[in-house]
Order: sequence, then structure tokens, then C-alpha cells
Amino acid sequence: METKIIDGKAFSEKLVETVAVEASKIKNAIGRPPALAVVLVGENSASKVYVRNKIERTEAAGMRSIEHRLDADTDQATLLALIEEMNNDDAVDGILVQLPLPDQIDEDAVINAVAPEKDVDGFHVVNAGLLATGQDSLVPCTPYGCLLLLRDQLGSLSGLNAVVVGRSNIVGKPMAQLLLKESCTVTIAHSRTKDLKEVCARADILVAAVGRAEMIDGDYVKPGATVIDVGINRVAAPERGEGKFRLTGDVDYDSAAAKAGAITPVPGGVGPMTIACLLRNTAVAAARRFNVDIADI
Ligand SMILES: Nc1nc2c(c(=O)[nH]1)N[C@@H](CN(C=O)c1ccc(C(=O)N[C@@H](CCC(=O)O)C(=O)O)cc1)CN2
Repeated sequence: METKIIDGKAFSEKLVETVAVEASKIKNAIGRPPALAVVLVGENSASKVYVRNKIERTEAAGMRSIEHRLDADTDQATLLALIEEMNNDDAVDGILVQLPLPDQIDEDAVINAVAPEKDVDGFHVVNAGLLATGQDSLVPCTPYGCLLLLRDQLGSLSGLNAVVVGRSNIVGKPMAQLLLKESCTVTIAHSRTKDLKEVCARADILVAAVGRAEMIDGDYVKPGATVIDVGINRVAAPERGEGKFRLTGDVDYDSAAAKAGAITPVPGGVGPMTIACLLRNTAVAAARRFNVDIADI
């Protein structure tokens, strides 16, 4: 059986087109486009690229982008004051603080300072609680992107065995909640799980979000399973020249693809879905704030 390579880039481009249509409906209804404020603290080079992409794609989708760049030595009180200002600004629909933050800032305090209805990352404890109890919430972008790819690949997920490797608040836990909502039988596994290989090899859906380059190889994959690789790791690639890097996932692609029915590549799989779902969440946040009816995206 041939392995399907899931094209997250193409899927994300179609999703952004749909978001743009809904964004223009919102603009017609409220007299301005949905607005997303992005905050970058410091000089992390990957974060700078992600933020630049977020800004470009927000504008390309016909939405307003507001950018705040703060120095690496910014203190927590200053960042919290900026968030409070944006919470109270009626012209801001979505607020995103790019992670990771410098060490002097408590990430949880920042995440929970964002007004839940503007929390387009879906990380606030209120949104996490709403998701866990099956209520409407803003859902974290990466897991939601994985879910859209899975639905597109498999149709109904009901009754399937899903294993999520990784228990972060940002990916692993919300991914498990989303799969549970789809009536999967869900296992959250992690680096301390006993017999991890055997646990994974029972999965119809295997989501790797463990943060270790190429850890999940073909031995972890049930024949025909759908494998979703959330990892983005930069590893040395001396074959490309001195000091060069290549991007790789948490899955050892070649050996996993040899067993899987379908698999996401890195790059070009889950990554592009993260930003597309951020735009989707911004449109959803604006529509909910102003009671505008939009399509279910
Ligand atoms: N506040 C947040 N911070 C972070 C999040 C997040 O969802 N919210 N996620 C990641 C980074 N991230 C978005 O912020 C992100 C990561 C990767 C991609 C992506 O498109 N990856 C490409 C490869 C890009 C490259 O060359 O590096 C791919 O996989 O094809 C988009 C967004 C941490 N911080």
C-alpha cells in the first residue's frame, strides 16, 4: 500500500482562503477587519521568523496586524501592562504573545493575563477548561491544525485508537482533548511511559509531540497508521556545509513512512497549519465578540 504524504502547506493555504472570506464578512458587519496583536519579546531567531510570517499572513488574509516588539530585558510588569492595555482596547480582537519568553518572565502569568475571549492561542486556563469540558473555546492552533488534517485524511475518527506522545499544555494535552471529543480512545504517553514502543504500535492515530528529533521510528508505528509529526527540530547537517542545519520532526520519517498509511512531513506538514489556525481563531474571536454569524471553520 502506498503511503499518503499529508500536504499541510496546501491544506493551510485553502484554510486561509476560507478564513479570508469570513474575515471580509466580519469587516462588512463591524466596519473594520478582525485585528490580531502579536507581541515578540527578545531576539529569538526562530520566533522572529514565526512572528514575521504571522504578520504577513494576517495581512494577506485581509485582517489587521498590530505588532509589539519588546527588548529581551523587558520585565514582567511591563509586559502585563501592555496585555492589560490590549485587553481593554475594543479594536483588538486577538492577542498572541510569542513563546518562548525570556527567563525573567513567568509564561503562565502572561498566558493567563490575556482576556480569554481574545486568547487566540487558546492557552488561557479558561479556554483549556472549556475544551476539557467539551464547551466552545478558542482551541490551541497546532493541535487544531492536526485535527483538521486528521479529519481530512480519515473522515470520522470515532472509535479509533489515538496515542499522543507528549504532555505539554500547548500541544499534547489539548490534542488529547480534541481527539477525545471526536470519540477516539486516547492515550497520552510521554518519555516515562513504560513500553512506549508497544503503546505507540497499537495506535491508529499516532501524534508525536515529544520534542526529541527523530525519536519515533518505524518500530513505533502500526502498519497503516496515520502519523502526525508535530516536532520542529534544527539538527546539524554537515553534509550541507559547515555550520549548516536541517529541519526535522520528532518522527524518523523514512522508517515511519515505510509502515504508515499516511504521514505528515517536516517541514510542510503541521507547521503551516499553526499559522492558518491562528488566523482562523482571530476571525472566530472577532465574530464571537461582535455576534457576527460566520461559517464553521
Ligand atoms: N504563542 C505561541 N508561541 C509559539 C507557538 C504558538 O502556537 N503560539 N508555536 C511555536 C512556533 N510557531 C508559531 O508560533 C510555529 C512553528 C512552526 C511553523 C512552521 O510553519 N514551520 C514550518 C517550518 C518553518 C521553518 O523553516 O522553521 C514547517 O513545519 O513547515 C509555524 C509556526 C512555538 N511558539
